[in-house]
Amino acid sequence: MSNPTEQRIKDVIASNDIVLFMKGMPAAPQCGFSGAVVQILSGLGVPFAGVNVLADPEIRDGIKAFSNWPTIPQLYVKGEFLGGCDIVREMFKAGELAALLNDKGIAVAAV
Ligand SMILES: N[C@@H](CCC(=O)N[C@@H](CS)C(=O)NCC(=O)O)C(=O)O
Ligand code: FES
Repeated sequence: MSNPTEQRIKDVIASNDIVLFMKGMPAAPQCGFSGAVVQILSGLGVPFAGVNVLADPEIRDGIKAFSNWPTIPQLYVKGEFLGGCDIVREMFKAGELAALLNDKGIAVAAV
């Protein structure tokens, strides 16, 4: 895949340390799976860019192909695809998400 949609995906991932491809915006998620990841990131106190795939069908399809992952939400940290809601939840519970963010130089709020 090398097309304008892929380029837009690459640009947003390159321009933001944390990007959440989600349904709705962070202030108003439109699906519980996306909302759960927003809650986790907000709880960790890290800034992130939310990309609303419901507003952009090309990104909704394109991000699935780009990540080779069939569902939304999708979380990227410093260009690395972490996974969807289940993976993020498990990593958070295990303390692995905070550790990964710290490893990548992203300060996490004390919990
Ligand atoms: N188990 C998934 C839950 C997410 C999920 O099932 N997403 C569905 C419903 S929101 C999805 O993206 N379907 C394809 C689509 O709506 O484009 C995860 O860990 O992220
Ligand atoms: S929009 Fe229905 S499960 Fe996400």
